[in-house]
Amino acid sequence: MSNNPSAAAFSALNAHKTHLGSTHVAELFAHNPLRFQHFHARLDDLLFDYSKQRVTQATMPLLFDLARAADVEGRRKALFAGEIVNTTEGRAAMHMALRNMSGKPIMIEGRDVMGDVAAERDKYLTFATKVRDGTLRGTGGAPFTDVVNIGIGGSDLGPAMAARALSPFGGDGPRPHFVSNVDGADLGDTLKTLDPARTLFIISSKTFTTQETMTNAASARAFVAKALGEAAVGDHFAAVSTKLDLVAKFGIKSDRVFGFWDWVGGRYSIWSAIGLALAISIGRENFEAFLHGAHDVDTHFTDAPLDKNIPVLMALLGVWNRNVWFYGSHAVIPYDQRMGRFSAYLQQLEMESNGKSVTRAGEPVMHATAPVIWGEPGTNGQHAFFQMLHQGTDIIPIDFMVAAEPTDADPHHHDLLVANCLAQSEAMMRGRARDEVEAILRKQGMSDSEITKLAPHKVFAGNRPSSTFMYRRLDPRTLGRLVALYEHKVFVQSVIWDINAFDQWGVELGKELCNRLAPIVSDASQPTEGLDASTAGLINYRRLMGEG
Ligand SMILES: O=P(O)(O)OC[C@H]1O[C@](O)(CO)[C@@H](O)[C@@H]1O
Repeated sequence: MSNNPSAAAFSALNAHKTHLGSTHVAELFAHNPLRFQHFHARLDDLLFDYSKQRVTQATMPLLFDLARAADVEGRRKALFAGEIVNTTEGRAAMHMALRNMSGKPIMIEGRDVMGDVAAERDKYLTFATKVRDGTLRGTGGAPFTDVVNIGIGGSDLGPAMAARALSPFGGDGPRPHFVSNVDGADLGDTLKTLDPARTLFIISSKTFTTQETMTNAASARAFVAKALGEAAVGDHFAAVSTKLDLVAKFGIKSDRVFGFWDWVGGRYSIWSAIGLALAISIGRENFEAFLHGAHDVDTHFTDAPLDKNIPVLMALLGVWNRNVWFYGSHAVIPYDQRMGRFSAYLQQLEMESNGKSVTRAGEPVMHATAPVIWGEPGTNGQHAFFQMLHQGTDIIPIDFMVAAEPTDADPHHHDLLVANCLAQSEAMMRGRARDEVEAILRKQGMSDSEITKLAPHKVFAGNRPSSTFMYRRLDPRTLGRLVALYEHKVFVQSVIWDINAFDQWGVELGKELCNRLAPIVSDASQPTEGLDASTAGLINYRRLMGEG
């Protein structure tokens, strides 16, 4: 008998799955007219409908038992109390302090951090306002028309995703750009479009050592120095980091350096000064509304009972799909073109946090952890990969999301967008059975032999699970809520899987090997002996091409 406290809860879920067998969700809807009422939760205008998941009223209590067995509530308390939940790095994970708008203290290691948080926030938001209103200008006196954030991972994806999602809220502020890849094409293509005299660069890096960011920062610095002179660098650069000593060495003026703290993980840092490019893009008030949205979710997460707690429900449904039904991937499909980077953002949030194989104690995990997260906005995805979602051999749970009203787009287009979103989730759930297909084909005048040939291709099994988020419109507050919901979902899943969601050792080996290979790659006289045959073969092949 296992001494894992969750084992009994998992066994009960597996037995329940057997009992459910091939029960079709469409039948559950047919038998229960209140199914929508039973399986949705709300946070003000934000609705989370999970009635199209493969669950019954018997499933949810078993999932709540699992949450209790894993001590989700106790671990949530420890998280919010600023305990060292990131044990391998000896840190708290207190990004919630950055959006704590309650006026209440938040203690980390025995100290209220709210004074420091508010002071730093005021510093970078004041800077953002001065860039937006033209008080701060470039060396030659021109206002900044363009702001380039140079960062990668958590120092890029959050502000890049949100600046795009919230672009209608920017007014006539400077245009935001995001450069992340060490591929020189990323910086090069961006610089081609910019006037150095009107461009502000923000170097965003928690550690201020990340190869990609430091390489791009040095090239951007050279670009400014070449165009405007070395003395101009100070006026055209700002930085965000926890390593203020390293920033000082780079030569950025101290009043343009914005800090944050070790207890903010990179992929949870959008709420800190890492959001500076976003704040410049959408303005102080909108940025604060974004923080308020996330704070609403923190309060909801700590206060709402498990059965009404949206991040808990998201997490438990994810565990049900991942560990009981064995679905290995999870699609996120926002019906919002401006949410085009949302799934990329969630890839880091979910997969860097929960893509782990050992428990907090370093033992092999008992269950599969993070699924593959991916997605594209609807309706585009419908004309690309939805074929596979509807009729492929793998079942892929989906999160749909859509605003009730457009932010600024044509209402007729928006009606069609909403109709598409609802139609897709309905089709995934209902499917179309063989007899229905045959009846349709017969009505179209097909012969029996034609029907026999074509019908199998037109059958949809349905029973493909999805949840749908609907909110009034995609504004800063809504986006803040959505991001924070996923953050807490990830935390709850990490508790159930008993893994540390806040470290990322899996990114280190590649970085280390790259540092070893970089001199061999760039200097053809360096020997390739000692490398594995494939790596050596590829380096030598490239060298040959260089000669040819
Ligand atoms: O902000 P930094 O220190 O440059 O790190 C960037 C990213 O690199 C990682 O450490 C690993 O890829 C991420 O966790 C982080 O968000």
